[in-house]
Amino acid sequence: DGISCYFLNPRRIKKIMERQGVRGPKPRPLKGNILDMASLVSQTTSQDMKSINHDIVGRLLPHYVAWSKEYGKRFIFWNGVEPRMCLTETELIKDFLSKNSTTSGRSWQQQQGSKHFIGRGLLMANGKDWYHQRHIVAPTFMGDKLKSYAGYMVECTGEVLQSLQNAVESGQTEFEIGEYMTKLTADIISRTEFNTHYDKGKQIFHLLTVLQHLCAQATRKLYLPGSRFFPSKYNREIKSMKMEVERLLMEIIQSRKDCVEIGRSTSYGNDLLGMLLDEMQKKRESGFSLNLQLIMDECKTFFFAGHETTALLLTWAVMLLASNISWQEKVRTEVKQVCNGETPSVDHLSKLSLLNMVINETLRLYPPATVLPRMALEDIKLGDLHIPKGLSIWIPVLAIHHSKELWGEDANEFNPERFASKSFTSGRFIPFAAGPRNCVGQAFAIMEAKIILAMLLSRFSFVISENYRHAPVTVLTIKPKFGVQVCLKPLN
Ligand code: HEM
Repeated sequence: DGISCYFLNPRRIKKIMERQGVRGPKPRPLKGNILDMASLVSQTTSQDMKSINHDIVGRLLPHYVAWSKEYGKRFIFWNGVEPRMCLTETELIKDFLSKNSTTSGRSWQQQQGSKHFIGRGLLMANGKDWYHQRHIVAPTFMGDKLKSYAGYMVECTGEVLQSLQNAVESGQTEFEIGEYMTKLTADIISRTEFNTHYDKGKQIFHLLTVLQHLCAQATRKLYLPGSRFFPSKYNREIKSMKMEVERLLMEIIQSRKDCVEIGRSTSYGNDLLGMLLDEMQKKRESGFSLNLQLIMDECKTFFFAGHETTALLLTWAVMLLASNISWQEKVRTEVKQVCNGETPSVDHLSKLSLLNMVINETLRLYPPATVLPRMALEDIKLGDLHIPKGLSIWIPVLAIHHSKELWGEDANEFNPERFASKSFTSGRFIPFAAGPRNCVGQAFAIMEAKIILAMLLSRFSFVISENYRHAPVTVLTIKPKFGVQVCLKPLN
């Protein structure tokens, strides 16, 4: 299986795609085009940008720019031994994402690389497993359940704003807002997942962050990712840390189960974990079983998938509002009118349409997930194309969001007004992907972003600091290389 995965299949895939007119840069043995990509990116990102502008595709995806110039809208390249076909035609993207939620999914490489920290939770599952898990998880992010998390968000935001206020009162004026947002979204997901076991949750997630870096470091040492090949020094540390994380998670889950079993309580709790256990119980009654390992993997997955992405959305939104004062004031006025001095409630949120436009425009210019890779798990028909099993479809979200062809001449400008009418066709705005396998936490993330920004705007006014260096970089997500420094002024 390993051999065919690495050597035979790719050659066949290359031939099949060449016959359909899809070509691309010549791959090197094992490394594919990874070195070309790395050297291009290291050139384009070696310096800060000259001004705060959003023309960042050439900087962050220089290989995409070069290859699409040379080979057209569809081209094939090699991420190591994994062949990827770039897909930019919006009709095909829509078609692909709406129809192939079980016939495409995570590659073997992706699953191996994340096995030790998020395991086989929803994000990494494929096919039937994915389908069952999605039906258990999705209800915990919808309707009244979703609304019930708003209180946790308001509480955590209040605490962080208070700490900013205290710092301002003791004389600090400049803040790196990214740090605060990262801490805040981590607090919120810990609180939402584990309400009464909140502190233990924070401890778990701290360990998980360390574990994530260890796994990334271990993979970077090799062109063939996968735990089996990790150097043993990493392997031991990774394994013991994983065990510690799971021991702590099991303690929480067990204590919830005990409470129900001895009859002290009828539900597993009013948090995400409780809802997940309730859903699992319902499914069990209809004959389906979900094991505890999977529950732990889902808990880890929500943290991993939901906290950094949301923190980045917020950090870029603050950067954009701090350098576009007229929009900052417009949104603040809206928040004042709608919330009338109260802390934002779920009912307020749907009325904050300017804020919603700013959030969308932020997600368009700085989509936290810059690319979407999905591997064909079966042969797939896509428009005029035949996609063979084993080929990954690679959707360059960032490039699509900045395309002048799709968005007009001002594609690289911050102009939330473009979201005033809802007529943006799907396929060109895909920060959360689309179709049945889109982001399950999308509504959660938007609710969280609105609450945090509304509360921040009502408490402080802010401008971008002279010390801010505009230097977006991508790893998997788009980050400000040196953070986002803003000067805060309390409002009355
Ligand atoms: C601004 C914030 C967020 C962004 C931009 C974002 C983006 C995305 C994207 C693009 C995907 C699809 C990935 C792919 O198929 O390759 C995804 C999937 C997912 N996201 Fe999010 N996400 C955000 C917040 C969250 C939050 C808050 C949670 C949970 C608390 C979450 C949980 C998930 C999960 C579990 C999946 C996998 C869904 C599946 O495969 O069925 N995300 N997200």
